[in-house]
Amino acid sequence: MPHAALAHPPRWLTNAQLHPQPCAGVRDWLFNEDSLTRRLTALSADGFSVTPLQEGWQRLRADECVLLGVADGSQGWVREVYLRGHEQPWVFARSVAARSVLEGSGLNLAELGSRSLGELLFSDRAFDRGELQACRYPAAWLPAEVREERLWARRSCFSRGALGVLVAEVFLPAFWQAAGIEA
Ligand SMILES: C=C(O[C@@H]1C=C(C(=O)O)C=C[C@H]1O)C(=O)O
Repeated sequence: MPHAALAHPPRWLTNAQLHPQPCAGVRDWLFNEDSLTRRLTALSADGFSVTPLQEGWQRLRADECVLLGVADGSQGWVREVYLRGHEQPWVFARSVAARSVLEGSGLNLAELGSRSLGELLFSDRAFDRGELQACRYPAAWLPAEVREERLWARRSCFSRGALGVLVAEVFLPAFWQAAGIEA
């Protein structure tokens, strides 16, 4: 989804920077470092699936370029998916990596399809996960059918040498309902 130029780009904050703190249930899902795929698989009693929405080379957003350490306006591979529980979209996820380091890295995100990126990132012990950050996600960056203001999102960067894969996950209202948490 081409990025909408925002008047106020999101402020991504660490757990320690987040004030006021959200409730314990929300904080656990925002900052737990286990694979979200594994946790959603458990929560859905194996009713988990991944639906690619759009993938391809795009101009990365300013906050993505800053985190990945590439020049503003750099090209990168963008993968946007729904993580579903019992076919319901529970999480909108956007994963990006800069073209300059992805090409030649041996990591082929285009081949993933409906397999979880997490299975790849957590199975390859060469990837290190950076610190998790959270924000209220800009509604303009969401697909129209799930667009809402102030949805909780988190992001972290999985690094392997010079390669960084920035994964952002936006928790949708249907997820909080399934988890029994008032977000
Ligand atoms: C990083 C993970 O991979 C998940 C899978 C994704 C995908 O397939 O595009 C995107 C976001 C992640 O939640 C994980 O499971 O923790």
